[in-house]
Amino acid sequence: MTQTAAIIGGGVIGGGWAARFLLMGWDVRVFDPDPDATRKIHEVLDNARRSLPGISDVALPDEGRLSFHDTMTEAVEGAVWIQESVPERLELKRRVYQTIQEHCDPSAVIASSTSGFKPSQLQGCATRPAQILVAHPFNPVYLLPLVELVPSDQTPPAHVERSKDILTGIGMYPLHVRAEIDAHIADRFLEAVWREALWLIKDGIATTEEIDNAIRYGFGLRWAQMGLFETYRIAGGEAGMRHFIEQFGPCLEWPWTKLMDVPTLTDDLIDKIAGQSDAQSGQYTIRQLERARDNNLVTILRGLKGQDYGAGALLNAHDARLQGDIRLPDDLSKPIVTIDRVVPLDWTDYNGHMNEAKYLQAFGDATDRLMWLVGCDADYIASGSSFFTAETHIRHLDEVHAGTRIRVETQVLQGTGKKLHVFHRMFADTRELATGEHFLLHVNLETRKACDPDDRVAVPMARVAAAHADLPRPEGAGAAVGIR
Ligand SMILES: NC(=O)C1=CN([C@@H]2O[C@H](COP(=O)(O)OP(=O)(O)OC[C@H]3O[C@@H](n4cnc5c(N)ncnc54)[C@H](O)[C@@H]3O)[C@@H](O)[C@H]2O)C=CC1
Ligand SMILES: C[N+](C)(C)CC(=O)CC(=O)[O-]
Repeated sequence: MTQTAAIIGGGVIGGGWAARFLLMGWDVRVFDPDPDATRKIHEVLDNARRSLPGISDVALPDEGRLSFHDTMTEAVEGAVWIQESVPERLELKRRVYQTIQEHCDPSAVIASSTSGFKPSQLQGCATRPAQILVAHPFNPVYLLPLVELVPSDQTPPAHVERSKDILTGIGMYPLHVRAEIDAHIADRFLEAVWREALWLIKDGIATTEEIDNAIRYGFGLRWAQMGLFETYRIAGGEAGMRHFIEQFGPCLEWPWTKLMDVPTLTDDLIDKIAGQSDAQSGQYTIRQLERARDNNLVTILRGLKGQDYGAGALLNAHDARLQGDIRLPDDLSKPIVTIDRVVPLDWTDYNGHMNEAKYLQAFGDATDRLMWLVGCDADYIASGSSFFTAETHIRHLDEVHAGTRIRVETQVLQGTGKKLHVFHRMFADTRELATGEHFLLHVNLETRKACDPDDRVAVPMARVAAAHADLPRPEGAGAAVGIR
């Protein structure tokens, strides 16, 4: 059954939560008194629809239903997850929980997006304090997996575990912060970096752009994939972390930081920062900057998926959960669906549509899936045999854009002995986009020579080929390149 999330406060962060829940198949109810909230949420949703589904290599669940409500009461009734993202004012948040708890299900999770308050502060005058915890996300919530999950000592462990399960289910990484502190874990770092940056600007050492360059051309790239400690372990050379500390430990005593000394945000300093920021990025609208950010994040995250590392490994695990068991369908009287996914942002090119190289990637992925289905899986390959592609012919029939859901249907034209001849047809709904015809040879991975597969592959491959032999030969099969 579809579950319901209530989003209380639909600004930058509430909008991001609404988009993530919705695109992961939840129904979403929003309450926000701002008359502009509906427009703003739809704009965040547009960004999310264009970026999030393509991160996944499998289709996401069908989008849930989005509704806007005039009262908090109506929004929270029956909701399983209630995410509060109202402005960062303690008395406002506490008032909001009082109204929520009058009307919500006592078993619902009430989670706050607060950047800095501790859960025990939020629980202050609540009717059922144990129900409230912190789930602090990162902007854009629909793309970044991290959510700091902070319970207080009043929060039952079962409530924490259930919250973790729900957040994992919507593709997030719940980082359980075991002891509550102001600003949790990540905002402590951000605050430290922010303070140093303010000093560098105030003292005229660097501009906003130079500071951003110092991050994005260097350590920001390292942090995105290995974080701080794994990075510094490597920086210690073969002797690792101990040598790193030996070498750089003394800096702690040197004047390398002004952290404890906070610069006052005077009008002059604010003008200086805002002026430099305008000079750096004022030629772009916030929506343009959001899109650039999302394109970059999608590209980085998809790269990390390829390495199965850090956030990429998390996304792969989420895909595997969405995918479920991979097995041959019982009904082999029609072509097999080998790909069902959305075209990611980084698959498009200067012509504004899917680049030709990515058709081969999609068809290659479809072939990999077929190989897997007929028994040529990781274990089989590890045992010393696989398939190599010997010939490929792709026909482009219609264009397709980022964000479109595509499906590849695969017909086996021949599957006997060492020969596997497949014909893939790519569709967007009923529109045929491309075909890919591929001839593969089964090989011994030691000799690198063609050989017959053993029964683990030979039997299922022959079964599919026999069933597909009754299908009409697809239009375009065996075609050569020609001008119509
Ligand atoms: N902006 C950021 O980068 C991040 C913010 N947060 C946290 O998320 C929370 C919200 O921050 P933003 O989304 O940035 O603020 P925002 O100002 O963009 O949105 C707040 C929304 O709450 C609405 N609101 C005000 N009173 C309300 C009420 N009584 N009931 C329902 N809605 C109400 C406002 O109309 C507004 O749309 C804060 O606790 C903040 O610390 C967390 C992570 C990052
Ligand atoms: C600036 N901030 C404290 C609101 C930042 C966050 O809370 C997290 C983020 O998205 O950077």
